[in-house]
Amino acid sequence: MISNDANKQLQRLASFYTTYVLPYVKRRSPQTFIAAAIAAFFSYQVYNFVQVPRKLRHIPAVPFWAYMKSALSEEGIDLRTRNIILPVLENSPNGMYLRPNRFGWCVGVAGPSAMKTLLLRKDFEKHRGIALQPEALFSKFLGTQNIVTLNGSVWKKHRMIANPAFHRSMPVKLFGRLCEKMMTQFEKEGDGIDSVDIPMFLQRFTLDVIGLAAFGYDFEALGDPKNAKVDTYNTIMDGLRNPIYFFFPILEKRFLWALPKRRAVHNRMEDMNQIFYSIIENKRQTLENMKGLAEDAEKDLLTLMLEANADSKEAGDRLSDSELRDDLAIFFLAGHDTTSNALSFALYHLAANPQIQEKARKEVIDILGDGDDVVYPTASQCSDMKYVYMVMKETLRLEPPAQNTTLRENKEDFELAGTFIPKGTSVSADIYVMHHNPSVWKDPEVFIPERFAPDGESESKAGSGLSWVPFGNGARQCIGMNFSLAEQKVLLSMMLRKFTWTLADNSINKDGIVLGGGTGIISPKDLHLKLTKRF
Ligand code: HEM
Repeated sequence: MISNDANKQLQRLASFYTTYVLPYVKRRSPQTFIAAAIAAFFSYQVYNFVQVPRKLRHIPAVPFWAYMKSALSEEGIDLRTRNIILPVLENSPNGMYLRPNRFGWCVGVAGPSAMKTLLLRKDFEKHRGIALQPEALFSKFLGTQNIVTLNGSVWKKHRMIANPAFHRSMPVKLFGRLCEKMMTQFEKEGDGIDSVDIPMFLQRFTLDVIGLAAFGYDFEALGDPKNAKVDTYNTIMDGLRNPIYFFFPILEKRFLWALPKRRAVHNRMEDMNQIFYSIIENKRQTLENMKGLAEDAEKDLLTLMLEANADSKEAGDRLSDSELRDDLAIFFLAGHDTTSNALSFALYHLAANPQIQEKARKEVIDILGDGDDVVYPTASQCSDMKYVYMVMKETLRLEPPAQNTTLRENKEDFELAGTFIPKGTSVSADIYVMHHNPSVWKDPEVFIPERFAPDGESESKAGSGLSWVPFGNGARQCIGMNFSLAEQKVLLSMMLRKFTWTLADNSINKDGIVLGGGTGIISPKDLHLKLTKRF
């Protein structure tokens, strides 16, 4: 049975075809007939895509066309949330709603209690999406055997091998060295420190960090941003951000032959794979030559993973080269854009709130001392930066770089915070939406680091579920969280010690941060800052 509404639409579609399309194509050539058949096929696909499945109609849904128009345009998730999603959430007592996704309609979770159940219980597994769409650029880049999308014992194997690498002391010296390099670069490029293109520099900084700290591989993005390695990487990243292919993977599956620009991006995957496999091979060689000579603290993540791999007693517990390659791709994707955007947003909020910037600077100077020398903070000094950490947490609340987690799927019918979720539904933890949900956070649009002080608003919510999840939570929580937090603390403290800053003259962000479009990762649009040296 289909609903009256859906039935009417179906009848209208059928009558349009019999009245207009069929008589027309009967008078035309076979090519016209084929074109009409393709059009009919697509109309049917669109029809199926637009309709909310009957089994999900008890959950409030966003209006399809308004949502898609926003998602496919340059509009940021802030406008989509405010204008389209939050009005729907007003009719949802537990913060759950429906929105379109590349696999059809999915349940978005934006309430603390449902979030806790979704992320902590084992009833929801990662969606098999990536394995279902091997032709997509996304799947070609990440591979189908990576730590983020796998489930069960195979995921455990990946996590066991990667865990030791992420649970040792963080390479803060390397973060400091690259931050110093970035700060000297400000003066050499563009308009100097009067108008610094912050996201562009931070992208280069975090790419060099992830390359060197994770794999001992130097992209040289800070020194030479136009080199071939950076170009290959950036071409693929730009391709991954295109929302058209995100929502319509069928274009890559069936029509890549007719899309020369997209095909050219796909072809660059060969260069990217060459980079990945040469990283693994070189690392193996170096390990062989250095046997036992390197100190643990000096080792990068890949070295530690290769060692853990070699130490695994059972062959079945080890990762193959192609599994290692897929994890490498994830570390790049998950560890580069996310941290660079988190830092851009933190610098923006400090520019927009000079008193908070001053308070954070005072804390840093109390810990690191003051002067025109360059100081790299140690790990223990980083842990003393309580207020800077509150600034970072509030930034991650307002602009969590990952808008949502990867999709989950329930293997059996399930009741999530009182809402029935039929077996096989796609479910997403909608981090951004929950962090801006006024029934979860008071004055959610206002930047207030004190929310994260002891006894602050955040602590008072502990009993009601999970209301702050920029890194996810539970067994699948971000493995790189501490790595990223240390990287952020080093950069923010070094910037605070060396400069004061405001928004650049004529900034488009004077009335609030403007977000870029696209799906997945949240980024700022055209963020330039005016820096002033303190000495
Ligand atoms: C501000 C920075 C970062 C943010 C906001 C972030 C966010 C997230 C989120 C939300 C998840 C959970 C995904 C899910 O449940 O589906 C996740 C998982 C993951 N992240 Fe991050 N991440 C960041 C930095 C990093 C870094 C630096 C790395 C590695 C170098 C990394 C590697 C991973 C990996 C491997 C997973 C999958 C873990 C698993 O499933 O076992 N992330 N991240």
